[in-house]
Amino acid sequence: MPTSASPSFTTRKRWVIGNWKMNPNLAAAKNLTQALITELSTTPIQQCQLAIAPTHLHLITISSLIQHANIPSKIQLVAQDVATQRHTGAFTGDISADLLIDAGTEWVIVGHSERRTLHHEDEALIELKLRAALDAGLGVIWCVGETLSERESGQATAIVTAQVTAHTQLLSIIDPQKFILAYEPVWAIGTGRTASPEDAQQMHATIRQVLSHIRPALNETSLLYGGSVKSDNAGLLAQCPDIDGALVGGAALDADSFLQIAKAFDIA
Ligand SMILES: O=C(CO)COP(=O)(O)O
Repeated sequence: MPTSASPSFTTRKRWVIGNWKMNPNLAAAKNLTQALITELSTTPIQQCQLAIAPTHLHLITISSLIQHANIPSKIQLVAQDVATQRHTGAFTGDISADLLIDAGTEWVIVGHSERRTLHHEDEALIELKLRAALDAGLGVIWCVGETLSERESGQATAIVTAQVTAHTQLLSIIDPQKFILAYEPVWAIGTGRTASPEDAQQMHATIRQVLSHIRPALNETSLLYGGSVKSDNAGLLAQCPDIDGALVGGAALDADSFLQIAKAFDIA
């Protein structure tokens, strides 16, 4: 069992969050949501909060399905991106945090490696997005992670620490209830190559120490692992003391595999 940076008792929440990326069309997104609701109405997940992140276009429809679902614990709704500008205005193509809230969204993913790489989002832009989201009242699922060359050259810890400490000022005032951090090594995303439970645990323990050092209240931050999480590797990840859940891409597109991952994390 990997070593822990955590106290033996914790109030940290467990989360399993499906990032659907630019995948299901509207019919498939509705079917996937309905399949989750149907399964959860008979087999509830109790210790682990579930959330899904459809494309912006589908948020209102999926929000309505979730709101009307008769299940013990509501599935929370996550957006995949947010504008740096909080309010309405002349920002063609952008979607503000206020508009996301209007559509029923409670959380937003910020700093995902696909945004960092494909859209050249740097720490300054990520900070603007984090602040815009938090100012509006959204929670943030903030992603960090190193590339393969950074890991192979022994820089993984330094890179991830730098990604977190770039926002020390914000972290010193952030509402811990509105903050989830996801460690997603870039080389593990969509590759089928997941980090070993030992490596993932070690990085999570480091992140927890960095956060606690910035502010003791952040010791209770939920830290999620992301990167090729599947039903067959979730069990071992869930046993790591500093891994509080998973941010799931490909395996979240199938209701059964997503719920199997959720069940692996559905432990007290
Ligand atoms: O990027 C991810 C979640 O945000 C992980 O994607 P995969 O689970 O497909 O590797």
